[in-house]
Amino acid sequence: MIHLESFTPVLQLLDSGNLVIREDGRNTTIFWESFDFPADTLLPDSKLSKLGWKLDDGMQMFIRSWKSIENPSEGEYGFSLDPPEAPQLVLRSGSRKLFRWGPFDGIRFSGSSTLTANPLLQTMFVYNFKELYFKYEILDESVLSRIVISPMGSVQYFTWRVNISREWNLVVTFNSGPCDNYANCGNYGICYSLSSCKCLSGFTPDSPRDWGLFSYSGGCRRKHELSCENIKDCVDFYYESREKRPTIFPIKILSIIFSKVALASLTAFCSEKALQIPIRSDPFPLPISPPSSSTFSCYRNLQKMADLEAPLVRPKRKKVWVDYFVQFRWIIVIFVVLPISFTLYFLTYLGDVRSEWKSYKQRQKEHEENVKKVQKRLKERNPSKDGLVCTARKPWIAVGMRNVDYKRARHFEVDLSAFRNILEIDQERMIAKCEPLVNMGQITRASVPMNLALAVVAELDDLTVGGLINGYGIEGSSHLYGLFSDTVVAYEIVLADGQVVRATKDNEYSDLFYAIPWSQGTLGLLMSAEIKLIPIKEYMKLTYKPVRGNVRDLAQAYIDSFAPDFDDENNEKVPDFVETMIYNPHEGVCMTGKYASKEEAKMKGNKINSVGWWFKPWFYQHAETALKKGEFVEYIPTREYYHRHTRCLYWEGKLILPFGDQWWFRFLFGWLMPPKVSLLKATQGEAIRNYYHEMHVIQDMLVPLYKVPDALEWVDREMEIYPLWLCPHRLYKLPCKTMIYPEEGFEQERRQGDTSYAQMYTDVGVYYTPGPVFRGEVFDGADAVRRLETWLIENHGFQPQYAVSELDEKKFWRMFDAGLYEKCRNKYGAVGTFMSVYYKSKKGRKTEKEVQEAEKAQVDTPYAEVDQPE
Ligand SMILES: NC(=O)C1=CN([C@@H]2O[C@H](COP(=O)(O)OP(=O)(O)OC[C@H]3O[C@@H](n4cnc5c(N)ncnc54)[C@H](OP(=O)(O)O)[C@@H]3O)[C@@H](O)[C@H]2O)C=CC1
Ligand SMILES: C=C(/C=C/[C@@H](C)[C@H]1CC[C@H]2C3=CC=C4C[C@@H](O)CC[C@]4(C)[C@H]3CC[C@]12C)C(C)C
Repeated sequence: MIHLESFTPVLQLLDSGNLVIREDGRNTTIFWESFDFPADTLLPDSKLSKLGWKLDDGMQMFIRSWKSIENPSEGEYGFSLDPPEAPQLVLRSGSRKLFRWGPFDGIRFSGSSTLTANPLLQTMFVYNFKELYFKYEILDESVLSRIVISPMGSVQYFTWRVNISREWNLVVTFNSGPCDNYANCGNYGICYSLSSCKCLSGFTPDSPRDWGLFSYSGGCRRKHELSCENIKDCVDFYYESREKRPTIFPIKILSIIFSKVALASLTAFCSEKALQIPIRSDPFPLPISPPSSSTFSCYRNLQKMADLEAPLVRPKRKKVWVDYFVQFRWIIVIFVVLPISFTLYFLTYLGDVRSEWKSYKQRQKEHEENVKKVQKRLKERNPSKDGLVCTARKPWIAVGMRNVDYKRARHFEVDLSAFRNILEIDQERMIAKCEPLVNMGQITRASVPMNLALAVVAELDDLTVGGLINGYGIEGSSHLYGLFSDTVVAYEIVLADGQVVRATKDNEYSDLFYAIPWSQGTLGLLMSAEIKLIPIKEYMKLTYKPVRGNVRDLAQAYIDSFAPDFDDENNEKVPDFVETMIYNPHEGVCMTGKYASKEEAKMKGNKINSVGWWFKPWFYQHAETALKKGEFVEYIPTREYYHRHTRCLYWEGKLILPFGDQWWFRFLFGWLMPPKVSLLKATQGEAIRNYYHEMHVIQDMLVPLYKVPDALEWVDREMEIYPLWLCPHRLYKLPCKTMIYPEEGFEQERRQGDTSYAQMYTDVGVYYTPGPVFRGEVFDGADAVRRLETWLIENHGFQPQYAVSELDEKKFWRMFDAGLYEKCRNKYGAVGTFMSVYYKSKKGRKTEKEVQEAEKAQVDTPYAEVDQPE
């Protein structure tokens, strides 16, 4: 209390610039200070200006705009932190709320893409018993900064770079996004963009009609009323950094944060390790930076609890003997698979060397003789007695996951095992002519020393040219060149009647040329392919960039890492190679590569990393280190880079050999790696095979680039599989509609990554044990795959057919277009000779009866019955 009779006020300008009123003669109590009234500017030093509340007297500290640029008296707009129980930054005109950033959820201001931490700017929310305020800090001392509210109501962030600009530069205007508009999506609505709101999970639009008319302000209501018996029911938490949290947020997150009682209940139901959110009752500053992944998993659980439709906890599953078999499979792998693998790799290598010793002429001569044998073999077939035709390659030798039951039922085999030579590397035409069993390891061994490579080199050494063309092939360069089959300029095919034809995009067989990819060898037998070569350099300069946020942020970071704006082809920033690995729902590493010469790589200060050496860490784990050490760049010998995922089969190797990544194993036995996929398949038996179908997922989702955020969300919700592999690929608009094709009218949308002639897609590689299986819960793999396939159909996505499919025939032909394929099957006599592509993809042992039905169906052209997409 001030005793006025003894109080002599003094107005003093302190060295700090603070104008204060204090008692004369004493230096202690300050009764008024100008820093509490920061006019229109918020400075990074919170001693100078604050946005928030003094808790003892309820005083609010805010900034207010000037009347006009020349007139510093109080203007129309105020920028403040509102109110202490649900702090969000609000811009007001008079008493009307115009924009908001928040609410603050204990971690950051939800929904703000600008008000988030970055390496230079750290935004913070400070709470102690005296004050509650927002502050920001600049971590680089050479940068001065200020946040200003302009007379027109823009909240602007300026910097002054001491040694560079010497003037104030406007860096960002915070109230630029439509989601910042106050109550844009109403209660319980999440804002994505001006024209897109979503309800929180567990909620539904209050007026579907209004929402249908893009008027979202009515918000959402609960689908089911909650009983607030326990905290689980009361807590609806939806943590998304880019999405704007609802205006009325259904929990008092702050009361939870600040209430020890609630905290105790919350802690009890979040598993011990999941809940380490910065909830403390003592005074603490909460940095607005990405929380740990364990925090998020707690949040995610909370969010799931809100969704009453989804069962929160799946029932536990009892372990059965096959679980132990899978767990201890490494014993067979170490003592049987690895030694035989190594021997086989060595023998294959000798075979390749032998092939290389032969001249191209000799190889071509042998090729022609072998083609004649194939023609003869086809002519030997008695259609009324023999089964339908497929290659004699044993199902377990092929890399794919599908059951290949058609090779276990009656069929007519054609042996193509002699077709394993590179017939020519034509440096003038920049074409490699390869037989179908040439594999990726073999082709890179031959071409890379010439500074040449196939435009798309699939990563696993054992993948074959024939399989990648007739099936599906992709690599980190596919954002430039498309899929493996898109890089082929000519096919040599033996048709059903034994005729050999050369199909190119502009000869009489152009329809066949376009129909071959994805046809799984059901139009004819591929004898050779002429494939595009590109010039390369000795090293790949690879940048590893860690990214953080929610799955949508990660997806956007991936998109931004490589995708130029529509048709911006000369964009220097487009890398030669692109790949992103998502390690958990909140962290990923985006990798971009550029070819580099050996001179560049060996320049002083550059780091060369030969990732191919047997003792080196597995590539996916090496990339993950970027999450700890931050962005880094290194040079990898190009061939080693191409095959970076071979040694650990992406990350599948971790399950097969759990200690294979330990340093002692790598040094002692790493040279025996990788186990050959074919030998793993040969030794897995029916039980492990079924286990992989039921308790594991190996699937690729090919989705339009702009749908990657949705796809990641879907996988996270339905499967909880990590790491995920993201690899972009062009999907060309061809002169005719092939089995897979871009979305109609995509060019008009002018989306990031698209061009007028190709839509950018992404392979979301989903390989690993799903979260529920790790937790010992029930998981229905077949059902999950069925839902994945349905999701793909609904989102114009595609599923490569090397994987297990649960689609029925009708749905199969909804995913893929049958038009050209059907036409070619009839035109080139494949019907009744080759199996149908659906028949090959379908799981389930084929009985003789099924085979006969399938043969009959060949004649009846099954896709004719396919109904139109709904
Ligand atoms: N990075 C990537 O792109 C990766 C791709 N994969 C997948 O692996 C598969 C490739 O495995 P791979 O073992 O090489 O191939 P496969 O032996 O599995 O062959 C795949 C399909 O192509 C057909 N085919 C192969 N050669 C010929 C030919 N000469 N003439 C006609 N048809 C032929 C096969 O027919 P048939 O059944 O009659 O033998 C089969 O339907 C790809 O389809 C791909 O989806 C896997 C990992 C990575
Ligand atoms: C499609 C891509 C990559 C896919 C790989 C991750 C998988 C391709 C084939 C997969 C496997 C085949 C057979 C197996 C035997 C089983 O007993 C264990 C699992 C596995 C080794 C399995 C592992 C994953 C694959 C190698 C591209 C596009 C990235």
